[in-house]
Amino acid sequence: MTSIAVRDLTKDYGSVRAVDGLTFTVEPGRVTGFLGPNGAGKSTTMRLVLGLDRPTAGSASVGGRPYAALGEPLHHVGALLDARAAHGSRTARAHLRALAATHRIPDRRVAEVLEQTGLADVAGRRVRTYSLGMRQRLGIAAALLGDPGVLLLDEPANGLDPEGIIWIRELLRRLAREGRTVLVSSHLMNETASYADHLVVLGRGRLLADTPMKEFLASRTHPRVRVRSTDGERLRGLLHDRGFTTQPDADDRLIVDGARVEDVGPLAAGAGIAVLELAAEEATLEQAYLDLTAGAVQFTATPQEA
Ligand SMILES: Nc1ncnc2c1ncn2[C@@H]1O[C@H](COP(=O)(O)OP(=O)(O)OP(=O)(O)O)[C@@H](O)[C@H]1O
Repeated sequence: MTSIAVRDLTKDYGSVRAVDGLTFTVEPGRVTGFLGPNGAGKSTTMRLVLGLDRPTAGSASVGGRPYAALGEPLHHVGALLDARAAHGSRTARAHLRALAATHRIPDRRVAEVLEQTGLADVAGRRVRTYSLGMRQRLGIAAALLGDPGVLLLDEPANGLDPEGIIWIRELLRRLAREGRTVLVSSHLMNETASYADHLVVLGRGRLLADTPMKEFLASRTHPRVRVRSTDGERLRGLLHDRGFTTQPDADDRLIVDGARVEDVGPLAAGAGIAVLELAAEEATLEQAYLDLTAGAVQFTATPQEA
């Protein structure tokens, strides 16, 4: 199957180094989440892979060939970069038919992707009357049109309603299950956690991580448990004696840092304290991501005095 290979890729815009010596491979059969702070170089990398910009140095290829060398590229690579790209005065159906005609794709396929993206009922409307979420769906329809083995989607959930967010999550997972190569950039950490198997993280144009999601979470977060008992004060003292730090939450529970449920349950039982609730706190992608990118954030808001 087809993978995306980025090798020593660098892109300068004047004095701005948008991408800085990047090397990574996006493998088929899984969804790769493409993360990084604003301005980290994600869109630039995607544009370089798609041959929309020329690298200053290095290379990007799809299935071992540069994008420009792929005959009828829509059959190989589907991309959503900017949902505003469609011509506003055309209907969605006409837009997709025009794209399809360049690749000898039958109108039947246009009808299929309109159905698949939930646009069938509004396909006769001019694109300029579309909402952001509808345009986004149209961009995804265009990406799927040629039934490509590789998909690059820049923030596909942008503007989608809750039903649309569930739909895109399931679509991405299915595309990966079918053996396709799926690279998806996003700033939505909960969303990315729900579909990505693998992560590539950029900061200031450089590669910060290229790792399976599970390993990323395990290496960047530490265990925490939440416990509610009949004698919170005494349990707290016992936990402190064992070297754990605790903080109370708003509902009379203790949050115990660095502890597993196996540390807390037996300790409470041994002291005769009844445990009313005991649960491991799930490590979140947001925590792990913020921890990794803390030094690579370029644009930080300054809190204003009220
Ligand atoms: N056409 C261009 N001309 C000049 N500078 C550019 C151009 N495109 C991107 N840049 C700069 O390159 C850097 C990387 O931008 P890019 O859009 O790739 O980041 P990103 O990770 O996609 O960010 P975001 O999450 O905000 O979409 C930024 O500093 C940006 O200002």
